[in-house]
Amino acid sequence: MSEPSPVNFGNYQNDIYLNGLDGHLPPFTTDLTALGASARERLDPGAFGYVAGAAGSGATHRANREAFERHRLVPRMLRDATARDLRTRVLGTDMPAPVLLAPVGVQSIVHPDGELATARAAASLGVPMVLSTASSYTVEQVAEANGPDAPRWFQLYWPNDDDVCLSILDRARRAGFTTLVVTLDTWTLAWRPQDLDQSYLPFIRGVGTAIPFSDPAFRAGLAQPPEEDLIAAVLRWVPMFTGTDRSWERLSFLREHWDGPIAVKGVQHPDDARRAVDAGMDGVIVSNHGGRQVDGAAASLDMLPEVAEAVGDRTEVLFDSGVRTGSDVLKALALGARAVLVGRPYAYGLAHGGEEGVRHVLRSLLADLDLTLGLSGHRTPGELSPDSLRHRPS
Ligand SMILES: Cc1cc2nc3c(=O)[nH]c(=O)nc-3n(C[C@H](O)[C@H](O)[C@H](O)COP(=O)(O)O)c2cc1C
Ligand SMILES: O=C(O)C(=O)c1ccccc1
Repeated sequence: MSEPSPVNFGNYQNDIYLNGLDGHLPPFTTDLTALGASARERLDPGAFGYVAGAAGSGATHRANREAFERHRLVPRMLRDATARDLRTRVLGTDMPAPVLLAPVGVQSIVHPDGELATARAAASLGVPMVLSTASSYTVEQVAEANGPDAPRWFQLYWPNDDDVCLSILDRARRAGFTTLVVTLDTWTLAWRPQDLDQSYLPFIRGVGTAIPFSDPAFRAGLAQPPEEDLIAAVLRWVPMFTGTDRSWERLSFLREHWDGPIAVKGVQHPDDARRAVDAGMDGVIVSNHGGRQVDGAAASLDMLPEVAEAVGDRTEVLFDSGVRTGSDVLKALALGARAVLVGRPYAYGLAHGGEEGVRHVLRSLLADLDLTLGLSGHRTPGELSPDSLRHRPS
């Protein structure tokens, strides 16, 4: 069989200019740093605050962007970078570019099609989605929308009831989710003023609980099914997934019961990355949850080089928190990430236009990435290194 050829993501630029000849503009802005402002006008304040919000004073949320601003690319010239190949293999998954959709819970609060729309948009471009445990739709529904050939990973909020945990993992595996992403940094929700000030917490109303509420093992532990006693079901689920007794040793349970690759998400310190490798994890995702958990935590990008240095030759290092543009992706790759995940930008795309909105955001990001890679003098993501960057003079 011949190798599939690389996708020319930069063509989206041509498409937009050519459509302009017929009087058609892009569905909404191509500036992904401006999406939050326009999403604010489309969403009700509770939903907007939930997506845009951060922990505490927002210091870490701002630091994530500031770290990207501080690093600058140093383009190289005359290197024949006209034909690029962005294809990347991460944790056994072939992807057309080093970009995945980060797990974002309760997507139905921004658009009724929620994760189904995201799954369709992701599949149309071959970009892997990471489905959150806090999905508005079940793993089976999302898998169907995503289709038989699309790559998909499952993010686990680790239930502290082992039967429920195993049942959810089994369903995810059967539904074709190949890689497990275990989120470590959100064993309880942080102090989030935007949500607190509006008393806005979707899953307390049973939104974003489709996976546990449809789960036979979870339902078996309820006196009444969730459809009859929502409050009791919520009160059982919330403490179950904000488990309290986790330790590195217990990762062996997941290692034993998941036969595909596992990555831990929310690693910041290089010693934690080492522990993850020692626990048999195949990947670490350097992330501060988009500044939504520890206010005052280091910018995720600033921790990436240390983590890559500590474990980059023993495990695959991925990155998220603050990625908005093609050049941001390049900076994270240069500092040691194999691929990046994006969160809020596609959630805003979903708010703007469902499946089409997510597709527009992804095509914009990938076109920008492709063009900026080439204009910086590179043909493949693997060519980037710390030497591709300089610190902005202060
Ligand atoms: C609205 C929202 C919901 C999120 N839900 C989850 C979740 O269910 N599971 C998880 O591991 N991370 C969750 N995250 C964190 C993202 O996976 C990711 O780490 C973060 O959004 C990356 O930062 P960015 O938004 O700056 O790209 C969520 C983020 C947002 C904005
Ligand atoms: O809001 C979040 O950041 C998040 O991770 C989450 C946690 C639980 C349910 C939904 C989303």
